[in-house]
Amino acid sequence: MSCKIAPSLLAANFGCLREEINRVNDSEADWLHIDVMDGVFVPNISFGFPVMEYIKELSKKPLDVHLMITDPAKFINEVKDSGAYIMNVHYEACLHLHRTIQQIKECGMKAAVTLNPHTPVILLEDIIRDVDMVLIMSVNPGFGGQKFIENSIEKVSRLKELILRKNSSALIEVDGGINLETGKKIVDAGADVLVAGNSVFRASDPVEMISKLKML
Ligand SMILES: O=C(CO)[C@H](O)[C@H](O)COP(=O)(O)O
Ligand SMILES: [Fe+2]
Repeated sequence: MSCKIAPSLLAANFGCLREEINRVNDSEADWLHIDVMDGVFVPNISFGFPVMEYIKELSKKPLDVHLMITDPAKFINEVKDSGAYIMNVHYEACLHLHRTIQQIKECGMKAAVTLNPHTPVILLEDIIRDVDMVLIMSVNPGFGGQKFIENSIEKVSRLKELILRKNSSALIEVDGGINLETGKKIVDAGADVLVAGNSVFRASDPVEMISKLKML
């Protein structure tokens, strides 16, 4: 079974967002990955809900929304209204993660928890059956185009073991520095979904690159 691919719009040319989204629409991509940053949780600001409303109108792919913001629980309704299919909240940004996950699901979205590179997988032991997906950051969040952190491979293997041991149906998504080489290693370790920004949008043929990543 091939993995799912979620191109990250952060690496797109924002001057021609419609064309960039249409490229993804015409591809074998499964989801469109949307990075929201607040300049507090991460040292960068991307875009917010008005831009997401526009993306929602244009995208034919379900939106995989990665919130790099403090206290994401405050914005569950806004994220839902902006068209999210799945809402990813950072473990490090949630004081009451269990409650937040329940609220996301009650709102009708899939719920995912995201781990920074320094956050160990074992901290998910008591929530792994409640989440639809775990997003492993394979770079420090905040910027596209960074180098893949090799330790993420072992981390994905440990997460896969935890999921099997706990009888969880959570998917494993990996985000940051994914290309054909790092993507292959991470899929072999157990990843189900690959986020790819620069390797897709800076490729000479983004649609072809998505197909190649999907075949890993
Ligand atoms: O969450 C992110 C950054 O914080 C992005 O999704 C990620 O960096 C994707 O970009 P690239 O594939 O170019 O590394
Ligand atoms: Fe992301």
